[in-house]
Amino acid sequence: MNPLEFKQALAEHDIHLTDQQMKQFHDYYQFLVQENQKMNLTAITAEPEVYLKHFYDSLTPAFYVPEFKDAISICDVGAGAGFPSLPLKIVFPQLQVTIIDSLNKRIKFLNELAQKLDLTGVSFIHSRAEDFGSKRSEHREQYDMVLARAVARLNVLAELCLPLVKKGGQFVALKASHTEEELTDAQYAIQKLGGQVTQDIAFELPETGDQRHILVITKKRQTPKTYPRKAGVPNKKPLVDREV
Ligand SMILES: C[S@@+](CC[C@H](N)C(=O)[O-])C[C@H]1O[C@@H](n2cnc3c(N)ncnc32)[C@H](O)[C@@H]1O
Repeated sequence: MNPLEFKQALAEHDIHLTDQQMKQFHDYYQFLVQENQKMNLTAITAEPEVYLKHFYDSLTPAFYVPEFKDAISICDVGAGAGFPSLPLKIVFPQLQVTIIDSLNKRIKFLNELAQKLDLTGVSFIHSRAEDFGSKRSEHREQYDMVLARAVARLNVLAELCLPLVKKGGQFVALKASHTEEELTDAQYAIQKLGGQVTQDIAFELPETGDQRHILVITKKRQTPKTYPRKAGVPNKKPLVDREV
């Protein structure tokens, strides 16, 4: 998918990019491949692949998750090179975005990238998500929507992300492969953390037909203060891989 095809594909979802937004994606791509030579940011570097598998893929919650249009504050857990939150921020500049990653060099890259692209209203946090959402954290239960793409299995992700979601908000997991087994493994954790799976959206990427899933977990109740556990603390009552 070249940049023009990207623009046309978004128009099919009623998203009409301005020249300035097209330039922001162009500059994003250039800076990503440049910095990727110095640090490990992505295995995908060819321009058409980056536009399809990073940029377009990151925007899919805006196409398929109805609650996305009402979200004001979003948090991206384990953003890596900025996916999915920075493509979303370019397209929806009014979003308040918080990005968390446990690797400082990626946070530094993202900070520089945001300056290059003139993005405002983005906070970059170098932290492990389990500390960021800990029981004394001011960030707990603060976000309309928490997103994560390619970070961990769903049972682990639920424990990292659900404490950050406001009651009534959503945790959105972007997954490549089939999620039925993952979902079964994660049901106990999701329920314990105050969530409920409200949508399991399956679709294919254009051109390649690659399978994608978006799981939407709505926060129905507050997460108990006991979650998430501190990193490294042995699980007395594991949520992970526990039978439902
Ligand atoms: C495979 S990369 C995926 C990056 C990006 N979301 C994407 O889709 O391309 C996973 C990222 O999650 C970060 N990460 C892993 N565990 C984390 C945790 N517990 N808290 C915060 N970041 C974490 C890693 O540093 C890495 O940048």
